[in-house]
Amino acid sequence: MANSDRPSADISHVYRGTFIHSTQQTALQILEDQLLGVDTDGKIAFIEKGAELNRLSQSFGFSPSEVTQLAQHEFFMPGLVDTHIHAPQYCYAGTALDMPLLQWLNTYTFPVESRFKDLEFARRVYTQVVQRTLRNGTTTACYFATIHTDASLLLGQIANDFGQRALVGKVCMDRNNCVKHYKETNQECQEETRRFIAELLNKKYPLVRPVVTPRFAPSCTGALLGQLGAIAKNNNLHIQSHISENAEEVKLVKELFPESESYTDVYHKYNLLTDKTVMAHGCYLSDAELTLFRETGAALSHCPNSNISLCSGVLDVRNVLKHKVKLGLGTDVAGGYSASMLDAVRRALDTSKVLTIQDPDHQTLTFEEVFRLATLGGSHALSLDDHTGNFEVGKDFDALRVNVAAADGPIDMIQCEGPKVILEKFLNLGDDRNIAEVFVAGRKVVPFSPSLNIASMSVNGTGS
Ligand SMILES: O=c1[nH]c(=O)c2nc[nH]c2[nH]1
Ligand SMILES: [Zn+2]
Repeated sequence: MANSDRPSADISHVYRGTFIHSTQQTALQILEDQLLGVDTDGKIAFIEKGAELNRLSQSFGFSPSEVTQLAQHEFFMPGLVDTHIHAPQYCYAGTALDMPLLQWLNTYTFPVESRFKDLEFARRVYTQVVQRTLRNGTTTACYFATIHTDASLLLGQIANDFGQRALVGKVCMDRNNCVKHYKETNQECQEETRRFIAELLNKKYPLVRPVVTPRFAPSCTGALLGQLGAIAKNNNLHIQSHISENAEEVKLVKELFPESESYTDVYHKYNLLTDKTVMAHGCYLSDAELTLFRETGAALSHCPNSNISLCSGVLDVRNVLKHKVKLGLGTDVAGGYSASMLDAVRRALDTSKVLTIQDPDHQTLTFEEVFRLATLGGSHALSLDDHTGNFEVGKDFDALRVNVAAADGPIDMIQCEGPKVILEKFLNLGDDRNIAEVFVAGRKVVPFSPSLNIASMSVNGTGS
């Protein structure tokens, strides 16, 4: 690139075809016959009309013959952002959905999570959950691990190896009256959280970051919540937890923290509500609590499969949006039984329709709005929207190459359809067979690279 008139970016790939994404102004923007260039740092260098090919090829120094042309039933969309998923719980996903939250935690979750002290077991489960989510188009995942520091570090390493963008949290809990061996002392929690953060940052993985993770208020003493708030503040880190998921839990928090005005106030008091906080659920938040979310810049993760599967509650997303609280979608594996964000999209639409059945004046979410929640909304909720979430120039190229007419796929294309119909069909009917390729920061991460030696990493040796 000797020509001084040229932009500085070196282009590694150029794609031509339909691009569908969201912007702040519009839930669905369909860009047909566009050229998108990815630079050698994996960032979007340009996205412009196909008719500009000659000018762009000269100005960015690529040959028109190198452009990858999408087929008729293909389009690119931004990668899906799972704002809340428990990686260890993937091993029992699809089972154990017969109890409400607090009993479910004591009966299934804590005994299973305590097994992640065993690093070989952790490696098998974590490899599978990263593979499964990537194949289903999750380019960014905000993970809870377990209380075990080394296994949590291993999750970060596996996400990095496979090229997934991830926030990874070592779970903190110094209170557990039911499964007494699955907790730490307050001092262990602090020391191990500091070690986790230092060791993960020290790895310098480009796309993997630590997130401070108090499990939820009932599992933590006030002292621990305060210490974690301080650790997050001093290191400018993300924070994740759960809030107001189930009525019995809300009542328990009132009993455990009688001095606080509300569940939200508990976290606020301990400096855990910041513009880098994401809280799962929020089904029972009052308008005053939503206002506090808005004022602090904290976000919510809507996990509709989990809310229904554990009979927890129903989040009124329309009301959350009215309060201008940042909002993304989460699978919440394994309270949610599916690791696919496409399922989260469908359950979010179903949940909104249930609210409309109960109250015909309720304004049902549109598929365009839910598409935005699953992509740009999620990146905003995780405060990663400067890097990912849509196809703006300067952001990383995190994308799915979708083929709605994939051979042996789940969608029959009866007639030629426009891109909006094709997207709607994919969101409602599609699965991983329609996701031909997945890119994170410009790197093709699906299909998996043979150099990852996937068969040896997985439980059953099949790599899937
Ligand atoms: O859905 C949930 N899954 C969990 O693991 C959990 N822990 C506290 N609260 C929780 N809710
Ligand atoms: Zn959860």
